[in-house]
Amino acid sequence: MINVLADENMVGLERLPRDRMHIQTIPGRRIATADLEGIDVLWVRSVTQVSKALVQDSQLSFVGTATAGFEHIDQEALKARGISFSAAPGANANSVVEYVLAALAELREPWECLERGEPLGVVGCGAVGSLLVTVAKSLGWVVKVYDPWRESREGAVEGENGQNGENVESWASLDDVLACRVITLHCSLHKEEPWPSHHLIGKAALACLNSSQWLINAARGPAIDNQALLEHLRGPDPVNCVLDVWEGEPDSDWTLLDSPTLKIATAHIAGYSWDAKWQATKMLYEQILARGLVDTPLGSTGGGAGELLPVQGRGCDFALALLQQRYTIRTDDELFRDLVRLPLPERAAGFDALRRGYRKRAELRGSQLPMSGGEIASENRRIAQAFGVSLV
Ligand SMILES: NC(=O)c1ccc[n+]([C@@H]2O[C@H](COP(=O)([O-])OP(=O)(O)OC[C@H]3O[C@@H](n4cnc5c(N)ncnc54)[C@H](O)[C@@H]3O)[C@@H](O)[C@H]2O)c1
Ligand SMILES: O=C(O)[C@H](O)[C@H](O)COP(=O)(O)O
Repeated sequence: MINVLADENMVGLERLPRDRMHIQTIPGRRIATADLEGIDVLWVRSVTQVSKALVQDSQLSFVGTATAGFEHIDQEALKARGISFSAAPGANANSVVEYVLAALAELREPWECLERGEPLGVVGCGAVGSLLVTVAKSLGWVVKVYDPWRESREGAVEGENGQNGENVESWASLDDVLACRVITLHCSLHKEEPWPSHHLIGKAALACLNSSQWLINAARGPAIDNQALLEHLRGPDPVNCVLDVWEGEPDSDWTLLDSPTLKIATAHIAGYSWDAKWQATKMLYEQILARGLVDTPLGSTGGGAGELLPVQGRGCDFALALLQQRYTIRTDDELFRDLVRLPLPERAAGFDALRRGYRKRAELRGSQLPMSGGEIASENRRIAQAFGVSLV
C-alpha cells in the first residue's frame, strides 16, 4: 500500500483504483513538512511551493504537479533526494486555447481583425502555443510565433509544414510579434538567460503597444510587469487587455481592474476545464503506474464530449454560439469583478475560493454538431473543423 497526499483541488481522485493506494487530500497552500510524514507520493497544483525545506526529511519517491507550469517545484532538491518528478504537460492546452478563442469571439473586434488577415502574435510555442497555432492556421489566420528557446534548439524551419509539426514556417522576433494586432502569451515562467520570460512584457515592450491592439495573458502573471502595465493602462493610448493571470496571486494589485481597456479579467481559470483537470489527474496516476508504485491500469474513462444544439449565424456569431454551448468567458469575468468588490482583506481568500468552487466546464473539442440534413456555410464549416467539432 502506498500513501498519496494530494491537493484537494485535484479532480477525479475518487475514480482512481484504490487497491494499492490510500489518498488523503488537503488544501494545497497548507501543505507543510509535517503533512509528509509517511507519505510516498505527493500530488500538488501550482499553489504549493515544493522546496528543499519541504521535501528534505520526507520518504517521498514521487512528486507530481497536475499543472503545465512547474516553476513552483525545486527540481534540483527533488533530484538530490532521488525523488522522481512529473508535471502534466499538455493536459490543459485545449482548455487554454478555447479560453483564448472565447475571448476573441466575445470581444468580436479582434476576431474580425484576424479574419481580415491581420496577424496573431503568439509568445511561447509549447503545448498551448503550438495547439493555438494549429487552430489559428486552420481558421486561415496569419500567425507570428516568438519562441527563442525553440528557435535556438530547432534552428530555422524549412518548408511549408516546418519540421516542428505545427506548421510554423518561420520564427518571428519579439518586435514582430509586438507589432501584431493581437498578441497572446503562452511562455513558461522563468528567469533563465538569455531569454527570461519574467517581466518579458515590461515598460519597453508596452511602449510598442497601443489602443488598436489586444494583449492576452493566460500564461503566468509575472510574464507581464503588472506595475508597468498599470502605468501604461493609465497612459494616453492603452492596449486592450485580457488577463487571466496576475502578479502575486492571490494577493495582487487589483487596481488594474479599474482600467477601461482591461476588457476581460478572470481568476486564473483558462486551463480549468473539467476535462483538463481530469486529464492531469490521469497523467499523474499513469506516472506512478509506470514506476511500479501501483499496478492497476486505468480502465476506459472516456465519455465523449456530446452533441451540440444547432447554431444560427455566421463567422464570429457562429464561433461564439458554438463556444458558449460549453463555455461563457463573460461569466468568469463577472465572477472575478464581483470578487474585487470584496473588502481588501477578503480578496485573496475570495480568489482561492472562486477557483476552488469553479463550475464543471466541458471542452468543445470532440463535440458533434448536428446538421439535420441541411447545408452549412463554408466559413462556418471551417470554424467548426478548426475547433475540433465534427458535423454529423
Ligand atoms: N492560465 C492558465 O490556466 C494556464 C494553463 C496552462 C498553462 N499555463 C501557463 O502557460 C505556460 C505555457 O503552457 P504550456 O503547456 O504551453 O507550457 P510548455 O512548457 O509546453 O511551453 C512553454 C513554451 O514557452 C517557451 N518560452 C520560454 N521562455 C520564453 C520566452 N522568454 N519567450 C518566448 N517563449 C518562451 C518555451 O520554449 C516553451 O516552448 C505554462 O508554463 C503555464 O505557466 C497557464
Ligand atoms: O500551469 C497550469 O497548468 C495552470 O496555470 C493551471 O491551471 C494552474 O491551476 P492551479 O494549479 O493553480 O489550480
